[in-house]
Amino acid sequence: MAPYSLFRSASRPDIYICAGCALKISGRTARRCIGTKYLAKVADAEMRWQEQALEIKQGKRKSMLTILEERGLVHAVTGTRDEVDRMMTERRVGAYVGIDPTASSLHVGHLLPLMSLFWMYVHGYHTITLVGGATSKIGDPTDRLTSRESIHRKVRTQYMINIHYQLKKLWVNLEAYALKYGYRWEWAWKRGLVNNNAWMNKLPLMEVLQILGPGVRIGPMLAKETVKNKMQKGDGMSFAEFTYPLLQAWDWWHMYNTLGIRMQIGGSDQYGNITAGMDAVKYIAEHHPSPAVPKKTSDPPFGFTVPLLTTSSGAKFGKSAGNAIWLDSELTSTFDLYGYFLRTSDADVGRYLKLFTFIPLEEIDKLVQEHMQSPSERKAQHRLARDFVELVHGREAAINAEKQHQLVFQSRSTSPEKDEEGEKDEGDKASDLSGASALKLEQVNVNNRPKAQMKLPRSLIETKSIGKILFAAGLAESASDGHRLAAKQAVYIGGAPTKHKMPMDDGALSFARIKLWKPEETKTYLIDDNLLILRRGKHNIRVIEVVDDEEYEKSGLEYPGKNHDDHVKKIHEKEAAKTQGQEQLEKAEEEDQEFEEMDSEMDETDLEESAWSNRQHTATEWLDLEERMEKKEQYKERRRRLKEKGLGSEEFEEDPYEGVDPETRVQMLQENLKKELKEREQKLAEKNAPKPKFTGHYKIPKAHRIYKDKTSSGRS
Ligand SMILES: Nc1ncnc2c1ncn2[C@@H]1O[C@H](COP(=O)(O)OP(=O)(O)OP(=O)(O)O)[C@@H](O)[C@H]1O
Ligand SMILES: N[C@@H](Cc1ccc(O)cc1)C(=O)O
Repeated sequence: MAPYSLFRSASRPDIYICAGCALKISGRTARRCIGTKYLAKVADAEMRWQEQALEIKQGKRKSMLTILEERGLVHAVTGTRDEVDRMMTERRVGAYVGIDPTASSLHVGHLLPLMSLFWMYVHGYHTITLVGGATSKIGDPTDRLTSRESIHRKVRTQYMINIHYQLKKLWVNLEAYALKYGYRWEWAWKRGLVNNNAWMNKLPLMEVLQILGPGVRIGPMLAKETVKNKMQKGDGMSFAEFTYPLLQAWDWWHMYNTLGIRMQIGGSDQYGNITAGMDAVKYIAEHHPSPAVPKKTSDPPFGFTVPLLTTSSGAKFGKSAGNAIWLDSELTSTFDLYGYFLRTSDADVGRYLKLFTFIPLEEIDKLVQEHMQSPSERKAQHRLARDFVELVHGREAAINAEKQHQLVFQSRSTSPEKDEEGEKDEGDKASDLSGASALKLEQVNVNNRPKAQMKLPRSLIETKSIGKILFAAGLAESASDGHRLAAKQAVYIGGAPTKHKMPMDDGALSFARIKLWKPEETKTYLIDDNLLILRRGKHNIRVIEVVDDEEYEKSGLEYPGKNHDDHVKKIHEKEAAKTQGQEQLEKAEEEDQEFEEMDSEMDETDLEESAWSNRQHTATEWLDLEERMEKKEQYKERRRRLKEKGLGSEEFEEDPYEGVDPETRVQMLQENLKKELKEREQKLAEKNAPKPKFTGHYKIPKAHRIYKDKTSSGRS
């Protein structure tokens, strides 16, 4: 019972007031109160339960066990059926389902024991889902020939968190889903989520050996099929694996004792563990050394198993079998989950509707009848898929998944396309979507178009081969397999490119066969420039949102072949950098040489001749010089940048005109030249050398010849 907190009275410190019923309680030791309101509610709920039990006994109502049996959820009960029926009818018993977090997600198979628990919850029972944080460290050896591979602690924690939150989500969705079928939450319904780490991690071995140990007989344990098979046909059995059923039994005992959990539900493979647990609980209850624990089990533990969900070949659907359909939308998209149920065979659809939905039996019968009249519509399968996705991922996700499927698989009436290479998906074989492959979609727009189910980077779609894209989309086993499929035209692409190879708009969507085309062809099929639809077979569809490379990188997503692409990209980048660097270096060296030549030409210029040229040079010539200075400036800048990158090596001389604009620089240069000229003239005068007479036949220095060519006036 849930006790209420007490508040100390403001006026009387020795009096406490109950937060639940406002009862005044005196005494310093009082800290909690089971309020009268609460007690009244309990009594009321109990009275209603007894009334209900009477109605069941009188045949006016179906018992819980009958409801579960009618839905096909009971495979085997412990003890006799009637005894279990009576216990479930007379008492609002507590029941639990345990799941070991040995994978990152729940799968469709888990829904079977969980559905039984959900049914019990909406009928007022106390229900617990247990995450086997502790038991997963050992791993249940049931029905296995080889031991489970040990999972790294970090990974196991991740799995545990995922499963915990998935179960939470399931419980929340369940309440909304149940309400749709008229099961409104009542105060007495109770649900809980526990983790056996909570009690196992601090459990002393001595306590288990002392309390449970004497009651466990080795003989029957060794005689168990799982133990015999693993020892004789498998890889042997460790002590830890051998004790697994005892750990599971301890869970039950712990919850029996603390939460009043009398029932355990599991898949049919769990029958042995459940009966071993029952024996253990009974034994401990009767022999527990503590006087606080009841010496007799007036409320004996019991349980039942649900049928195993199997593949058409009879293999259990699950983690170990490697064929799981996950409840995590990252692993199995809502679209694919819907698709999985949509492909349910006609023979199974009625059974699955009973197992996985809350749809009333009469309605299921009607649905199945309607389906039989027009099987191609797959009305029953759509309803099954929709309800399942709604329960697992919520109503909105179910509506979207349904809409996407209707869009993609709408007009099934046109002539069937020959399936490529005669290949069909697993699900295709089971289903009868005959003639469903023309897949013509009309008036798809941004609002009603299928939601993107995966993301791929733009550079991949726009520059890589179609084989690589098919591989990246998970439609081919490798890039070369993708090429092979494209060469055979065995895969499809949504839409058709516009005439001018511009991205198409999303006005209409149909499927075209992919050919072994050039990389740039693929982008012409982009819808609204960011959506690409690829299909292999009837059902293996990929709705790809094309995102910018940067966004893709940031998202941390991966696609098959990405590592290889990244590797190649890095090599290319390195090579490009090298080539670019080399080119720049070579160019710089060339320019370097050119400037050296120019500089030396300039140096060669005799100042005396400059004296003449100073007089003779036209403005145009100076502009030419300005151009050359500018070029030199650019060259120096480039060298500086290269040097920063570690490519250049030589130091530059300090530029006396650093930071000066070209025009001023030219003026300064002119002045300097004039100054130098004057100095030189002075020097010459000092030498008393006779002044050279201008004869008109002066040799034009090399550096100045270029001016001549460029000037109209020339120097003649
Ligand atoms: N395909 C299935 N059909 C019915 N019940 C299932 C199915 N798969 C799992 N269960 C049940 O779900 C509960 C939790 O199973 P758990 O995750 O611990 O193991 P598992 O999925 O069977 O994994 P593994 O395949 O690794 O043994 C068990 O009661 C188990 O019997
Ligand atoms: N042994 C169960 C999981 C489980 C774990 C702990 C329990 O208390 C109950 C069930 C399985 O592997 O399917």
